[in-house]
Amino acid sequence: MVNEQLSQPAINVSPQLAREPGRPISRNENANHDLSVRVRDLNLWYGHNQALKNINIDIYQKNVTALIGPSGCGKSTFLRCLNRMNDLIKSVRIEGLVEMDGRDVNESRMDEVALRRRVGMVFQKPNPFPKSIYENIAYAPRMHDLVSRRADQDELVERALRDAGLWNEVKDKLQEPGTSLSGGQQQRLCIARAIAVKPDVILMDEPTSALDPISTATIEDLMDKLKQQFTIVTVTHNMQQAARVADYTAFFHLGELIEYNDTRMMFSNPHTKKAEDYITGRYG
Ligand SMILES: Nc1ncnc2c1ncn2[C@@H]1O[C@H](COP(=O)(O)OP(=O)(O)OP(=O)(O)O)[C@@H](O)[C@H]1O
Repeated sequence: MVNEQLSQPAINVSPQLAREPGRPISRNENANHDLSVRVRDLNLWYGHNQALKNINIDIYQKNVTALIGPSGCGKSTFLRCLNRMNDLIKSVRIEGLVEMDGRDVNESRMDEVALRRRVGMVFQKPNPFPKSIYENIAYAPRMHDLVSRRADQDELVERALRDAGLWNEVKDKLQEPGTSLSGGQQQRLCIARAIAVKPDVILMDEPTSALDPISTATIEDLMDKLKQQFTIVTVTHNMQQAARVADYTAFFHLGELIEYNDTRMMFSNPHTKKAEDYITGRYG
């Protein structure tokens, strides 16, 4: 069950933690607190428009971290800082630190292709390649030299599709186009494609907003399973979804990170008026 953790009481509210930049106000002592991504004093401009203002956040391994906040507050921009997708936008200027494994992802020697292998991404609209179901999974691992023998490749495809909860639905039609699947299946295919290269982090930008409630529930259950292997950072406009799937929740407003907290605390006892107003639907 995805919301099992919400019924567990072990929360440590530490005034000291609250004062340390980047740390959540409250920590769930049952959660893993090994660092995955450390962000310090991150600022981003699109031309003259500053979209991210002095962001500090520690993202923990093998947890789900949800980014919430009103439209235009910088959630997707922040997500794209983690795999340098903003580099593709000409007007962007970035200052500050985004550190993984002790290395700044923005340093010029960082290989972007290798970074994007380590940090996979799933988008709002499922976007399978115009290839077979099998090739959607096998292509990237081959490109990254993760598999050479055909048997290894078959095994990897099966593993990724099983982990994405799709194997039983597609095992008899692996050579059919990925685009022939339903929307929810296509999104799980995209998740299988992302995990096939064994990333550390999976970024999800509103992964269920184009899906029906049943497909949404399937993806939420999947996120809960996948966090045993991967760190997940997800953008969502759906408060119930954040409450169901996320261990930690970060509330953004007008480019600032206003509150970062254990999800149960964020939804039961937000520390800032802005987060409370947003969560209770008073604006946003
Ligand atoms: N490619 C871009 N070029 C210029 N400005 C951009 C670009 N992408 C986003 N912005 C601006 O940056 C700010 C943050 O946008 P962003 O898409 O990150 O917000 P968001 O919180 O993800 O919004 P939404 O919930 O509506 O998706 C907005 O003012 C937006 O107009």
